[in-house]
Amino acid sequence: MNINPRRTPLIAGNWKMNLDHLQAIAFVQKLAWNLKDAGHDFAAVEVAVFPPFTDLRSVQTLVSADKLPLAFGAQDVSAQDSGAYTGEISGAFLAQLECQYVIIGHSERRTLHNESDEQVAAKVTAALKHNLVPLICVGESAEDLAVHGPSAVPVAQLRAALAGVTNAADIVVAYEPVWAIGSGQAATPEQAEQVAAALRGVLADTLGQDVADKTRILYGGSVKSGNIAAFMREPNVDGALVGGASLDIPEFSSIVRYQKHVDL
Ligand SMILES: O=C(CO)COP(=O)(O)O
Repeated sequence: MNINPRRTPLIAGNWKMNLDHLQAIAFVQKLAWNLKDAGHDFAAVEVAVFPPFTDLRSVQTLVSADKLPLAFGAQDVSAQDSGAYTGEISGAFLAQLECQYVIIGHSERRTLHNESDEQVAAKVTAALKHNLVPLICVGESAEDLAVHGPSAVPVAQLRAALAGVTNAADIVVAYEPVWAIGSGQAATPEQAEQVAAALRGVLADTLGQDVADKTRILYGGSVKSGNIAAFMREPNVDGALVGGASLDIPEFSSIVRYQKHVDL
């Protein structure tokens, strides 16, 4: 079992465009109860949810009022702080809603909204400016995989995303091969480990060995309760960024409690 005292495992649920603010309240309450009833140690494995923007205030109010041991964050952030940017969401506003994390550079932003490496880098800088932990997503397409192998594109994407970062207080990286997202065809743990190790090398080159050693690198792309334990056995994989399965409370709870699947 991969237990690195400097890197608390993180299981994150990216809800994407699902659950309105009322559904979010019920979901978060049930998820917290489910995990508490199962005796989950939230200090041993951190749990974070990433609702749509419209749900964040409701999630914040519930988490705060009930002192739920769940982290939460947004699925994107503007590179700007304020002004004439219709539809954008400022990192300052997310910080006011007590968001701890923000997903940046998800492949659905890169492909569906033509988000460039430069835009991703600017968003990372904005997140850090507002004391949000950027969860930087990188991953190759099926074409990239065929031509360049698994690591080349994620490594280049992470290097570009960190262009404006000097001494990151805390970042998280998520390796999400585009071809594995929503396909039911996850990467192998060996591939995830290969790429995660290469990404940790980029962190060491760019931000120093200390940051590299403490930065959590997640795998995402068709993570399920049946495959999470194998990913978590890999030394450079520190958690998962879960999409579809994060919307099913028993399934997501089982993913969070992956250690029960593993012979410690
Ligand atoms: O995009 C993802 C998480 O950000 C992964 O989605 P799936 O878990 O549905 O493949």
